[in-house]
Amino acid sequence: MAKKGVLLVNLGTPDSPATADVRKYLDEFLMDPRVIDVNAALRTVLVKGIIVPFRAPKSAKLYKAIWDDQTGSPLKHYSILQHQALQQRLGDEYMVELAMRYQSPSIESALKKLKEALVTEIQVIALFPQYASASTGSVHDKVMSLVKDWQTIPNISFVNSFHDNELMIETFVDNAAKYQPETFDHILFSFHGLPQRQLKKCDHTQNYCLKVDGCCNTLNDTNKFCYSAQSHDTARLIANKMGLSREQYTVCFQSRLGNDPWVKPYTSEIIAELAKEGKKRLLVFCPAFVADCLETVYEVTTEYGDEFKALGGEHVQLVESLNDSPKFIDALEKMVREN
Ligand SMILES: C=CC1=C(C)c2cc3[nH]c(cc4nc(cc5[nH]c(cc1n2)c(C)c5CCC(=O)O)C(CCC(=O)O)=C4C)c(C)c3C=C
Ligand SMILES: [Fe+2]
Ligand SMILES: [Fe+2]
Repeated sequence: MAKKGVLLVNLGTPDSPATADVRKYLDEFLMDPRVIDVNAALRTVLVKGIIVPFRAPKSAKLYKAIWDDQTGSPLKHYSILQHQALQQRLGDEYMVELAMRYQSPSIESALKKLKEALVTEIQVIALFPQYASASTGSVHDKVMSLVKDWQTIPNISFVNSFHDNELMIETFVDNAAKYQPETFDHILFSFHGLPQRQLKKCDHTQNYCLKVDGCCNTLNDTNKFCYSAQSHDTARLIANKMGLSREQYTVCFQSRLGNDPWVKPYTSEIIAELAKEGKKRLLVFCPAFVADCLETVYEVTTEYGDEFKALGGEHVQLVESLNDSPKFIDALEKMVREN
């Protein structure tokens, strides 16, 4: 019997932590017009002439620090576990394929397998809880550009975002429980950053985002696709489930690139402020990621941990990502079955 297809797509990671592989990865990633969203000539000069040559050797050192001898990149390792667990849950009725937006396995090769199996439909799940053109949008763009040339195009559906998915929220809360959140001085929800320019582009009114005070603090009909507003919503849902008051947590954004303004407040500035206020122990959630990766394992634990300690703080504790926790696999299974 023909199966239903599911395509899970995460961002991607270098094939190895060698500088040449990191260069290849950064080159493909940053030449994506949805990521560095300037005109093609300027993007080429910036990416190939400046960012990649300088960043690749530095990033390679960071990747070496998080690379596991047996399992390699955490992002890929957990993506593979998520793929296997979801396939097992969904059984023979479904064919689940895993792809990475950049590097391997490619979206092209995963779609080819689904096409050859003559699946009756394809559900595309970009593994980013909050929608951004640079992440989810780019995955959808790539899938559409490949499928448009097929003779027979099956039913295709896209999950735009799942920032408020109840089982996902519960998984983050469960993961935090073992650290006894009440023993920390403050809780951070640190999301991946995004250039402010890209937030404004998503505002179809051009009158709301970053123009109205506290534009992202509530999710409404105008900002329902805004990455920052969805991030605030995810944080609020986790905080409410944990019974936190508004003063006990801060939403912030990490990993800036370049000199343009990115979504604020920046995690590094918040960490410095908290250290100045005498806070000693921070518990950090990274709810923009479904799998631990460079941005969580290295940036939060090592970089922000060192920064905080240098300013008088004592400990930064990362709450691990969703990874292959059974409840997150429940969330994915429910998403597929109820679509
Ligand atoms: C959560 C979704 C992500 C968005 C949105 C996003 C936007 C974005 N990222 C960069 C630049 C870099 N990101 C890097 C790593 C990285 N980014 C995400 C996710 C999102 N990025 C993940 C999951 C990872 C980790 C990958 C891994 O292998 O572990 C990097 C590479 C690392 C480094 O060199 O520091 C860069 C560069 C931009 C410019 C951008 C939006 C415009
Ligand atoms: Fe990124
Ligand atoms: Fe906004």
